[in-house]
Amino acid sequence: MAREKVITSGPGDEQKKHDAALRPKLLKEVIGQRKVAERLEIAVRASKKLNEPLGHILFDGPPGLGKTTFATVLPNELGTSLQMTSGPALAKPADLLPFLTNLEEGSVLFIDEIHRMPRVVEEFIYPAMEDFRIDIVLGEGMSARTISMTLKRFTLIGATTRSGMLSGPMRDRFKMHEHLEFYSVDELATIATVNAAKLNTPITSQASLELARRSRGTPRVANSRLHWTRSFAAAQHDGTITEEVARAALDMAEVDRDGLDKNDRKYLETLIDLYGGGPTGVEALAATINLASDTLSDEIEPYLLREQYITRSPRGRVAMPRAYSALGKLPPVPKPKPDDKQGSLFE
Ligand SMILES: Nc1ncnc2c1ncn2[C@@H]1O[C@H](COP(=O)(O)OP(=O)(O)OP(=O)(O)O)[C@@H](O)[C@H]1O
Ligand SMILES: [Mg+2]
Repeated sequence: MAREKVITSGPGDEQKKHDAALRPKLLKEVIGQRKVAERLEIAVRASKKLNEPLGHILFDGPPGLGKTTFATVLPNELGTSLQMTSGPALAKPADLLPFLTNLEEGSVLFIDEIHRMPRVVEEFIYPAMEDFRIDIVLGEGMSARTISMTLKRFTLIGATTRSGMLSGPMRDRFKMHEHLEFYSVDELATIATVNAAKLNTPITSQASLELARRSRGTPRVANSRLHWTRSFAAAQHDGTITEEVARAALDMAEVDRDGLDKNDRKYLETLIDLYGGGPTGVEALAATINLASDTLSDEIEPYLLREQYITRSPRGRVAMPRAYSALGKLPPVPKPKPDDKQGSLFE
């Protein structure tokens, strides 16, 4: 039986409500990702001036960095409608038909987790992306015939946490590829301040910075830390989020001073204590922690890699000195290996 996918920073039902309430509506409200936003602004302006639909766009990057946000902002900017679906919901070509036939001229079709779309659906969508047409096969065997149907000119927006899993032909059919990066502390602090105002919650600038430092470079994490801190401030204090309140709230949520949460620490502890700091494969780690390996590689590892808690080698994941100090441990003294042809620095 497949192991249940535990989402650490991904959206649950409650989180989805929060996401929707706090999601920027226009490009100018999007904080950070300036280069991406500027390129999109130009593409939108061109599309309006040339009276052509926006070229297909692929967004990739770890969860919670704003892929869905950009996909929902663009139709607002273009003044067109948006339809949303996701790769796993499209089991067969017929599942795409209602979306394709509902298209309006210039409207946006957003396919989330597009890397999980089956190959038959992918092949079905190619002519739709290239020539705004689909080929439908009617009948079977000798009497089968293909009819071609013309579609309204539309924009496909795809989002993926795994652009490497997308086939080459699919990737090539997107005109723009935008990779979303982790956010700086200052950008996350702005997000915390803006969203606290949306939630009618007073927050000090020091508190916003504290939340930002402890949000794994991720707006969705910043939002959920803000929600928790807001509840904590209302229940235990007078409702204002000060730096002290933010610290106490995050300590209580077991988010450490670097922003690592329980799953991050579990990961690092397992890698260090059980596997001697690695190298070890992600499957082995996943089995020991009892999380799906996708959860590890999509949600936990990108931040740990970016912040150099771990590194990837051909033989697996390796703990870096920062991982040891995060857990209050001393890194091992490197020992020369007998088969180490390059010799040791200590010889
Ligand atoms: N650039 C941004 N400025 C302000 N808020 C943002 C930004 N990016 C994301 N957010 C906030 O973070 C939340 C999560 O972002 P979003 O749902 O777009 O992430 P995602 O990349 O689609 O994640 P997933 O891979 O899990 O689908 C949004 O609801 C929004 O409130
Ligand atoms: Mg999303």
